[in-house]
Amino acid sequence: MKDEIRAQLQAHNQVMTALERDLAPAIESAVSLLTEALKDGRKLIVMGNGGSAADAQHFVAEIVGRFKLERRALPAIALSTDTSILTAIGNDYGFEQIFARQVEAHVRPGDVVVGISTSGNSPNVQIALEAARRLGARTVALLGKDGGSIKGIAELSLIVPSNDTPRIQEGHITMIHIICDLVERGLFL
Ligand SMILES: O=C(CO)[C@@H](O)[C@H](O)[C@H](O)[C@H](O)COP(=O)(O)O
Ligand SMILES: [Zn+2]
Repeated sequence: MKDEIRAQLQAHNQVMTALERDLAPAIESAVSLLTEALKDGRKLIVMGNGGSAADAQHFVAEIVGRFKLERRALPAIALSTDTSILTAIGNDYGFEQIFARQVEAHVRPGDVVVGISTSGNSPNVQIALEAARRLGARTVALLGKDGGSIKGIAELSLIVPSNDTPRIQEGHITMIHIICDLVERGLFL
């Protein structure tokens, strides 16, 4: 069992090394995009399924609450938190519409919409990013594997180079923490 544990930790470290080698420019673009939008009074909207729903909520909590600095609250919404909305839209329009309908409700031009999907193939995230673009939002996708069908839909795609969903999620939350840190420092230091 120890060998398996070590193998998984090594796989995690390989993902971190690949992020350091290849993803810094894309992370910097995401930081600039979000910093400028929040400076202009726009908001952040984040969505994903399963573990990525948790990541979406984690991201939004850092922005609305705080990351490390004492500063004013910033506007951000996770689309996975309201069970009444999720069950009503899912029941009446279908699971694929659960995020797109909320995007339609909340997104204004210049807002930043982030979709998180390890496969890059979740239809509800894809349809919502397409709706966000139509509404004039800036769109970012946190993806894995080959980027799936969502790659190319968002204006900026950050693809974790792994085929293993948990390792991809670990890459996503690492990038989210870096983005929160640099956005906060960019706005308030
Ligand atoms: O957390 C995990 C696996 O680590 C799961 O809950 C996982 O997020 C779910 O299977 C999701 O439905 C996968 O969706 P996606 O990342 O491919 O968009
Ligand atoms: Zn998980």
